[in-house]
Amino acid sequence: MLVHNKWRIIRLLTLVGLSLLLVLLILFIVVMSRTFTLKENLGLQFAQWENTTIISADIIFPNVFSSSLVKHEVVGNYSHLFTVLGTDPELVPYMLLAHIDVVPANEVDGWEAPPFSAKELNGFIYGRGTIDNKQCVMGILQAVEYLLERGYVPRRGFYIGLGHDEEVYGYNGAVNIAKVLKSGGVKLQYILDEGLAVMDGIITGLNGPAALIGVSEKGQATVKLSASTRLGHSSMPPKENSIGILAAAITRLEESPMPRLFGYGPEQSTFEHLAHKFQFPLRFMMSNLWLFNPLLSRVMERRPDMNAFVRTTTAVTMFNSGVKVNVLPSHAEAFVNLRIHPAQTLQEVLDLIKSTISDNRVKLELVDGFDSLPISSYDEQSFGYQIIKKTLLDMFPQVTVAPSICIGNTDSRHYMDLTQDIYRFNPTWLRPGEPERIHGINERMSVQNYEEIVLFYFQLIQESDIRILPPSHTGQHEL
Ligand SMILES: CC/C=C\C/C=C\C/C=C\C/C=C\C/C=C\C/C=C\CCC(=O)N[C@@H](Cc1ccccc1)C(=O)O
Ligand SMILES: [Zn+2]
Ligand SMILES: [Zn+2]
Repeated sequence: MLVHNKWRIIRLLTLVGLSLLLVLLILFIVVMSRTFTLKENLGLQFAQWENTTIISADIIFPNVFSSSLVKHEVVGNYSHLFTVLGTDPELVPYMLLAHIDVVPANEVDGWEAPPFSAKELNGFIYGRGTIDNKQCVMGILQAVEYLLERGYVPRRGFYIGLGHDEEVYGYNGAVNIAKVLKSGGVKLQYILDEGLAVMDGIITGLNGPAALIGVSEKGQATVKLSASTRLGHSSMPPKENSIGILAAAITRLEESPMPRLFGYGPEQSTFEHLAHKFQFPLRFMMSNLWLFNPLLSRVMERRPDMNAFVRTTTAVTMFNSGVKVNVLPSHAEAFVNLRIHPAQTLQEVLDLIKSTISDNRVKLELVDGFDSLPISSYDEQSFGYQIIKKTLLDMFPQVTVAPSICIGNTDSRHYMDLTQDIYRFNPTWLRPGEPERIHGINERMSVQNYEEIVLFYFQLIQESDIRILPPSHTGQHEL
């Protein structure tokens, strides 16, 4: 009996031991498989790092990320807000903006270097975002890094906002950064965001380069057009189907450009500031736009980059329809992106689109839209404008500075409650053929211009420390 019990106990213990071993084995397999997965993931990350050389920002800008003068916050998950303390709390702070996101790029479209390689070719860094808008992201941070490294302590505080979704309207980045500042009761002396640039050889007939500072920006409308017709066999087509109806509507839109409005917005001021740099007879015409507007508009509208200053532009950017070669398309839709001249309102543009299409079968929906932005000050007492102008003239005395209108849209429109003065300008030099690289192929930035951009922000931050502008009679060069 005793022997029998002994064997039962031994059998039971063996069973328990074996079960334990089995559980341990299963645990071991699970842990090891997770470890391998983790290792593989890490391996992948390292491989990506090797290819694209990702280095974290606090390594490149150690002072920015460790200085007691700088507070860094991540906003909306991916955007960045830096608060740089100034020693004089009486001075109203200002803000520098840029964005870290980019539009897509495909090497197969004809890039000379892979669009995400930042490869240097003949003195140019190639890559998507190099002139929209990584040059400003890096330029601003590099300038602050150099200033802190030299022990610089700003008198006037400032903010740096780096949005992550500017190219898709900025609703998570800029909007939330602005909310953070607004909830803290922040008011800003001025904002400098991306925008226009130094035009060198771009404005026909102008002697020397011109730095155009965007004191406003065009409005925008994104309109969805759609048409629906009966689905069916392509062997028995009706006279028209959704594709033809929509295509005809789009043709009407393209063939009826919006009215010429050149001279009825800030462009009047642009040419008043530039007039003395044109040769006769252009100089005379620029100084008398009231008389020569019609003629000048007709010349300017021939070039797409100039046409953008003449009118509300109409661009059909997307068209989708059809599922199979032998099936009649039941639905066609297109997106039209319009950039609204300040002499027109969003509502006027929508009414014009409707009357131009003039077909009730075409449905019109406004996806997003807003009027052109208010005009910021640019007179002799305008702090931000004069600081930007002085910084530019000190660096590039050959440049003529003029107020203008930014033809694209920027994150800065989400900051309108924080300041009256928003300027849209990149210290980027654009020469013939270069505007096409923005959102296009072979976007690039010269190494020399990148150095100038860093220097521009380095100087601008120091210039902004001035308490008040000197009286205007001392002239533009003697702040
Ligand atoms: C009176 C002046 C006469 C002549 C000037 C001649 C030529 C000008 C040539 C080039 C202009 C140079 C630079 C301007 C280019 C781009 C605009 C600047 C910033 C735009 C940034 C941007 O791309 N924003 C997006 C925002 C957006 C995203 C999603 C949907 C809508 C908007 C954009 O505007 O598309
Ligand atoms: Zn941009
Ligand atoms: Zn862009």
